[in-house]
Amino acid sequence: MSPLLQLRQVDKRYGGLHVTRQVSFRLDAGDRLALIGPNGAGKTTLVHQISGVVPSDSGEVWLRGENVTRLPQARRVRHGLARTFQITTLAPHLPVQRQIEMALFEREGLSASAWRSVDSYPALTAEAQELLGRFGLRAHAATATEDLAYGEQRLIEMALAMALRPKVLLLDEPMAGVPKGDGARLLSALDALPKDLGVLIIEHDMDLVFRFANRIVVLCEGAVLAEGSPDDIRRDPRVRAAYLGN
Ligand SMILES: Nc1ncnc2c1ncn2[C@@H]1O[C@H](COP(=O)(O)OP(=O)(O)OP(=O)(O)O)[C@@H](O)[C@H]1O
Repeated sequence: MSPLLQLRQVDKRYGGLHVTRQVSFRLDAGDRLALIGPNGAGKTTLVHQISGVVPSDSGEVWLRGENVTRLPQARRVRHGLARTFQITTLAPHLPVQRQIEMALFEREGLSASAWRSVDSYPALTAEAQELLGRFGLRAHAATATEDLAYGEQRLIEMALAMALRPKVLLLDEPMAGVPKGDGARLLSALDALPKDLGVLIIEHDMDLVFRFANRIVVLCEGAVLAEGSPDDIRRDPRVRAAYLGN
């Protein structure tokens, strides 16, 4: 079976800076793949290359058997790829449920003007409420996003990505800036993601990485330093020297 996502020798330079170097790996249905590495290793750039925010200089990105290397972001989303962003990009004044409904409208190709009569699409309203429930946000349906705690805003980002019904979900540092006390809710949301979804996560919180991932790719100076199971990676002397420490 073809992988859900496959990178083949993907490369990116910014001027003289070689940011990602011949990166190859695959992601299959049900995978929980963590991309880890020191600051500036190229992790976010690589996720941008996968999602189409940044074009690759060379190499290929394949999504569910199709070469999407030259396709724009929106086409990749339609092909089953969704992502959350490291920086919260939510419309702050909108009530939470409206945000989700907006994402559902976009997925269904409904126009912005139709959105004014959002209440005449009961199936989408019901789906939005189901998503809110799944992420433990139902009590906040009518709350403006800006009034929620940061950890809850990260949950909305995840719900928005899942509203697109992706096959592959890219999570860019879901724990960044989340106070320790709110971490448990995010962890259980991660655990509750559909089992057959392929998840690629960038995360600096190693407790989360080693608890969540079934495979880990270590990026160092733009290149893959190591790839393997969490146990392989924990024991790998090169990874310990470059990133994990002793
Ligand atoms: N648009 C850009 N123009 C020039 N250089 C860039 C650009 N984006 C990233 N870089 C550089 O590329 C390198 C890799 O950055 P990137 O953000 O991908 O690393 P990262 O592994 O995600 O780091 P962190 O863990 O700190 O988020 C860095 O040296 C960064 O300064």
